[in-house]
This record gives sequence, C-alpha cells and structure tokens, in this order.
Amino acid sequence: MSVAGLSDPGGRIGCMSDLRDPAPYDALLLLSFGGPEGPDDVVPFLANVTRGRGIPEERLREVGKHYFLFGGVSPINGQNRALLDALRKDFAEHGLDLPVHWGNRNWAPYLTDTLREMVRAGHRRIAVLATSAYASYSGCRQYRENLAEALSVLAAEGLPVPRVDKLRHYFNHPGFVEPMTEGVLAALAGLPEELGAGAHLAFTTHSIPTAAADTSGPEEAHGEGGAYVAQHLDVARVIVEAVRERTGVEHPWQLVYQSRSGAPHIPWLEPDICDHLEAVHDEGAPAVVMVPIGFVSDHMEVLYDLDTEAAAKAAELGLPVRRSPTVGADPRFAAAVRELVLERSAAERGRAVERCAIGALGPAHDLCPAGCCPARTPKPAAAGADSPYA
Ligand SMILES: CC1=C(CCC(=O)O)c2cc3nc(cc4[nH]c(cc5[nH]c(cc1n2)c(C)c5CCC(=O)O)c(CCC(=O)O)c4C)C(CCC(=O)O)=C3C
Ligand SMILES: [Fe+2]
Repeated sequence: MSVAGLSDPGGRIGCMSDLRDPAPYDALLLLSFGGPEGPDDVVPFLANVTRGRGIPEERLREVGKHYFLFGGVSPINGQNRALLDALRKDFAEHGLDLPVHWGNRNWAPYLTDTLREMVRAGHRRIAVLATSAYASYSGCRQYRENLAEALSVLAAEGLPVPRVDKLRHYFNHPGFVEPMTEGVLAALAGLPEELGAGAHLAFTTHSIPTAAADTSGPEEAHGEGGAYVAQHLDVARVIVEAVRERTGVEHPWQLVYQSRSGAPHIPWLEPDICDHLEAVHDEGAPAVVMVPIGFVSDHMEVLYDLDTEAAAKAAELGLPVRRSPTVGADPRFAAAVRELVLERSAAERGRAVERCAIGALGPAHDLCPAGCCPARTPKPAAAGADSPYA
C-alpha cells in the first residue's frame, strides 16, 4: 500500500513509526561510490572507476582535472561520514539497535573489506542502502554487481557468505524529497524579489546513455527513458507542485542532464545543463535555480559540473543562477533510511507494510526482478531475483 508521508512541524516524517524491530537484519551497510582524499589518490581512484576498460593514465589525468582543482579531494567521503553519524544518531534516538557500516565501490573503505569485517563480527543478514536513489545500470545494478563480486571474494576466502538485501529506491520517499523542496524554496527566496517569481527550475541528474535509460527499471517500465527518466520526472513534478502550494507560483521547469562522459557518437540523455541555460536565457528567463535531484550529496559532480562549470556558463550569459542543496546528512533523510530498514524488516518477517511514497509512481519494488537495468555484458549481481546468492 502506498500512503502519503506524514510530516509534522517537528520535521518527523513517518509511515512506519510504530516499528522498532530490525529482525531479520543484523546490520546496515551504507554502500557508496567513494572518492579520492588527496592528489595521489586521483589517478588510482579513476583507474578503479574505469577498471577493465584499459584507459591510459594520460587520459585519467585529464579526467582528473576536476579533482585536482579541489586539491585532489572529493567531498563525497566526508559527506558519507556525516551521513553515518546522522544514521547512528537517528537509530539510537529511536531505539533501533542496528550497527551501521560503510563501504565504497571505488575507494577506501572498500566494499569487500567492509563486508569481510562485518562477517567476522558475526553479521549474516545485511540490509544495504546505496547512495543512489533511482533505477539504472549505473545507479542500481552496478552496485549489485559489486556486491556479488565482494561476496565471491569472501566465499573464496572460506568465510561465511552473508545475505545482502538492497533497500528499495527512495527517490519518492518524502524524507528524500521534502528537504530538496525546502532547499528550492530557500534558493528562490535568495534571489532578488523581482527575479524569483519568474525563475525557471532546472532539475538535474547524471546523464546516462539513452540505451541504458530506455532499459532502466523492471521490464514493464522499459520504453523511452525507462524508469530512470520517469522517476526523475515524478520527483520534479512533486517539487514543482509543493513550491506552487507554498508560494502560489508555478515555476517553468525542465528535467536536464549533466556530467556526460563517453564517446560523442553514442547518444546520452540531453539537454545538458549548460545548453539548457543558454536556451532559457534566449527565451528570456530572468533567473534559474538548478536542483540536483539525481544526487544524494553535494559531491564532485555537483561542485564541479554545476557550481563551477554551469555557474561559469550562467555568468557568461549574465543569467542569475542559484543551486539548491541535495539531502546529504539531513535528519529527515536519516529518518527515512530508518523507515526503509524497518519497512523491509517487517516485510521480510511476512508483515503487511505501509510503504511511504509521494508522487504518481508509488513505492518501488523490494527485490529487483530478473533483467532489471541490464548490463551490456551480463555479470552476476547480488540482491535481486537473478542473484546467484541466497
Ligand atoms: C547515474 C550515475 C550516478 C548517480 C548515481 C550514483 O551516485 O551512483 C553517478 C554518480 C557518480 N559518478 C561519480 C564519478 C564518476 N562517474 C564516472 C562515469 C560515469 N558515471 C555514470 C553514471 C552515474 N554516475 C556513467 C554512465 C559513467 C560513464 C561510464 C562509467 O565510467 O561507468 C566517472 C569516470 C570518468 C568520467 O567518465 O567522467 C567518474 C569519476 C561520482 C563520484 C563523485 C565524487 O567523487 O565526488 C558519483 C557519486
Ligand atoms: Fe558517475
């Protein structure tokens, strides 16, 4: 069943607030991308991200320019540490006794090392929260492939193989969306009054190849843009409507893309944020608020691609822009994670659960069906119906 989030002035957002029992889970794993923490980390980090594709070091240094501009430090690890603290605090305050660990796909602490420690500490049934809210190969199945790889290493080492369950996509959880809505309202209020009312909202997310978008989500969601585009449009509509309710203004808006990479002849989702800024400027938009709904924290894709590159484009056009924040370690997001854990725990125990979701799409599946967000070259993926693991 899908119900609207209940939000009171104290900031509590709840659907399953009566639940406390995390069984059958004995731990939560925060699974993220990882990022470099100094100049010497940048090239090895990029080699990890692009592993198996034989990209020469020279090219990696070029790609690493964004990181070198910031002293070789991505903010993403610090942001995950802050999220870990927020989760532990929220769990403790709500009587949820569940240890929280952290592992990354591409940098230390590495997923495999974290899982090994968790198994040695006795954990056998692990809920997994990925720092990616939407469907897609890059945002979902690739994390599941990395989980399968890590489990295969543990098995080869003769260690027990834990069961890992990835929590559902939370793009439409009110604890993810409401802090972003508030951020948009604050960004609009930060514009000079005569510009704010007519400002355009540019909702941004990571561009991916159109072929990956079209096959994102379960098979029934396939079609142009697939679940990836549909989910982002749903979140954008919810925010536009919430802003209209609060301000009386329905701002013109569009879903646009950023951070494209890959060969130019392969089609990726468009338009790019910079082209979009130019287009709306030509149409006479007085100002733009960039809303990075595709990301969970203000990491390098946000700091470079929006705050540096797109901001420079806007300055060149003389177009006033603001950028609203991502959820990061917002306590409402931490509360949402607790609810996702408790909801899934109850479901695994066979209880009927209320799944908190706003927008038109309803709550996403617990278990990715076979063929969900397929890879170009099939690999084993854990935590889905087609997982080779229990
Ligand atoms: C959908 C999506 C998300 C959102 C979901 C999620 O968060 O998972 C995301 C997040 C991120 N992407 C990140 C960094 C990178 N992504 C790359 C490359 C790519 N991303 C892709 C997609 C996504 N990416 C794709 C289709 C590619 C090309 C193919 C490939 O290489 O797989 C490359 C390689 C160099 C380049 O091609 O530019 C880098 C360095 C960082 C870390 C930022 C930091 O350090 O603060 C984060 C959070
Ligand atoms: Fe990426």
